[in-house]
Amino acid sequence: MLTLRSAIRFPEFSAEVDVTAPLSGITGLFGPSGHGKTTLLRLAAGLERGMETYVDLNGEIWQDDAKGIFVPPHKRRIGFVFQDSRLFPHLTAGGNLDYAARRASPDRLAPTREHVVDMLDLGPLLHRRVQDLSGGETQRVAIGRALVSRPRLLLMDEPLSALDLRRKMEILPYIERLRDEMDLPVLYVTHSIDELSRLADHVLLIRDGAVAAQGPVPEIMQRMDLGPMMGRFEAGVILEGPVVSQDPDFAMTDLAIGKQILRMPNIEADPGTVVRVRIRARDVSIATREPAGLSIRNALRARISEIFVEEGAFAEVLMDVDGTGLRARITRESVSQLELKPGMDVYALIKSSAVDRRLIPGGRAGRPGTPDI
Ligand SMILES: Nc1ncnc2c1ncn2[C@@H]1O[C@H](COP(=O)(O)OP(=O)(O)OP(=O)(O)O)[C@@H](O)[C@H]1O
Repeated sequence: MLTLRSAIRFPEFSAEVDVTAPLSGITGLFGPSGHGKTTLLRLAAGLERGMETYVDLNGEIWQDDAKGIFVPPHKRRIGFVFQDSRLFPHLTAGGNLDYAARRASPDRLAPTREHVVDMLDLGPLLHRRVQDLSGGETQRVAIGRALVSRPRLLLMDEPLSALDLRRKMEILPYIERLRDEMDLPVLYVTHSIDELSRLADHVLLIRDGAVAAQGPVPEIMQRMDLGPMMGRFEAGVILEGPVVSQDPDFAMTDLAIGKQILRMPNIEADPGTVVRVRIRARDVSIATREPAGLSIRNALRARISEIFVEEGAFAEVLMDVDGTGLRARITRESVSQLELKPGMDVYALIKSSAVDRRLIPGGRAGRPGTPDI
């Protein structure tokens, strides 16, 4: 566990921070701009002083301003990856790694430089000058450099936000590998629900410098009350289920969601592999009777658990599909005309093409280089 308490006092921003984050896998820090996410990372790293701060990692106190305890940043053994890589421009990619390796924690044996180079496919880049690397390659080297220093905690502050979509897609599988192969807790700041749903195990929703909610990603994404924070248009849920079968003729894959089947474009995963998919509320519609003659492949039996009527034209309907929550964003007019009510049995219609195809086989990543399906 990482415990962090502080009284942030900037001229234009103040907040009482009291955060306890689990230290396993990737913990996403998600929230609107200017609400203190970066400041939380800086507090953890020891880069902010004099704000009545208390930080401990698994009971080891790094900072307790009340008692005058302060472990300096370099002794905390933290790796930092920023939005801009901050690589040393006068060194090659390999030179940047060597620099970090020389400062690696002597009391930690892993990961080795070779492991990092292999995991991030850095071999072909090692002799290249930093300025000759693409944006995605630069970030891969920056991640490598942070890992080679053998940190106990990795802080990533919007590491992909400066990249275009294609480069983001190239680098995401590497971050998934990092999560799966390294026994290293990561705090990951992002504005992107895509990144959150694909990478994070746990999420802290940050609002006004404080944790407005936290929990496993699928659970938080189902919570209707958090809709405004997650962004209505982006609202959705994460479903997890095993691959049941593949249909190579039509390039489709069947996933089990409870006792039902979700049919989606082909995922390269063996039957039994648990995968995670994101379904946006705006891609789900509702029928009160079992539909026929529709091109939509997925009509899951569902029971309405909650209807949240917004101002304006829309409403959000939360449904239960065999114990899993699913959200639909439909018009208020539809709610009224179909006389939708909590407790009602309906069919949730999901277009196969709408199922977010960036997913995590086994709740875990595929190998980098696998096409983005
Ligand atoms: N050193 C500083 N001095 C004064 N104000 C600061 C300082 N650092 C941050 N702030 C202010 O504190 C607030 C929170 O900033 P912070 O960068 O932590 O937010 P954020 O949630 O990470 O934002 P974004 O998502 O846009 O990066 C902002 O209003 C910012 O201007």
